[in-house]
Amino acid sequence: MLRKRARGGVSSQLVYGRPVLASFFSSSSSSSSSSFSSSSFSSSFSSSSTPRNEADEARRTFFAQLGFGNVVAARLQAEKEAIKHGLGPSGPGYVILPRFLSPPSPPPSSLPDRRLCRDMRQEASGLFQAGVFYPSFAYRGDERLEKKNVWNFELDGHEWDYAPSLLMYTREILLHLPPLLNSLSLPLPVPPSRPPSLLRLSPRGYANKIAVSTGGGSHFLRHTDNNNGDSRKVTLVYYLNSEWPSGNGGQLRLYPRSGGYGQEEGSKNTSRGEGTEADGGEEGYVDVWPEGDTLVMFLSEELEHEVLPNWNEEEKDHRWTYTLWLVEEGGCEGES
Ligand SMILES: O=C(O)CCC(=O)C(=O)O
Ligand SMILES: [Fe+2]
Repeated sequence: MLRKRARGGVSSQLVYGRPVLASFFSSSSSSSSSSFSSSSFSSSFSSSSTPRNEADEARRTFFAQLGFGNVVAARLQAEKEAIKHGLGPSGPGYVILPRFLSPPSPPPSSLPDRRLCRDMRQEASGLFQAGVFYPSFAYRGDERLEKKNVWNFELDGHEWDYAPSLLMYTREILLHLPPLLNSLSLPLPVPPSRPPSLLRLSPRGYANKIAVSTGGGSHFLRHTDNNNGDSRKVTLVYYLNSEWPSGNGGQLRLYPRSGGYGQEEGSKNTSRGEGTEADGGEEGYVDVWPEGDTLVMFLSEELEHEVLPNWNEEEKDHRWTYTLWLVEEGGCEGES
């Protein structure tokens, strides 16, 4: 059910940095467990009493033929080593996967490129136009600061009529990524006084946020996503923009842990910096352009990052993201 929120109002659900954790599989309706297999997902489309237009029909056919799930599963499997290095103890704490849901190079110009990403963006922008987004906040201690020109919305997992692609993406990530990360036996940072422990992610719990920045210098100050010991362990920022007009800012700036720069070198949408006085001296960083269909995965507790001010005022150039946070096993309410 779509919850309408007044713009300018305060969300009772997710506010920046303090998400309500959801459980994708258990928080869904009673019919949900069966509707989470791809075949019954497509049949739930056709058996629904809601009238379907051509776009819905085309989307349904597209999912049935192409299989969102296969794309996510195959890509994650192909990137296993890069993920292991990026999030592992000697890696930088992040991994960048451009063209996450698309073939490595763009198709001939007559074919639509980054189609899954564009579907997700369309759904996000439909929700925004429906007025359900709310202003984003940052916290400094207990002080709540409204972020300029940044709006959020949290999916609760029931929005199949409004956001099928976003939910399908969520479902597939949850099906495939926690088991893959758990299989890598990645060590968690623990104080020396505590015994070493490994990253163990829940296959069900997660938090999510659709965010749009509407220009005017909107930005995110340098932070880690989880510095107050909640259960979020891995952040996945997926960019929903199409092209990103350069020169207008909006880069995600990552401050790698010691251990090198990982596999992003040579990637077209990243650039490296040496750091300046203002950035804290000698420190290096990596800038990622928020180009559509790029997935950035990083350790929520460790990886410092910021978003530089962006000035893309035009609606078509607004800065869109869909973020998922994977949580530790047992970290989700109601989970055994
Ligand atoms: O939009 C981005 O690139 C990152 C946003 C971010 O850091 C956050 O939502 O915590
Ligand atoms: Fe963040």
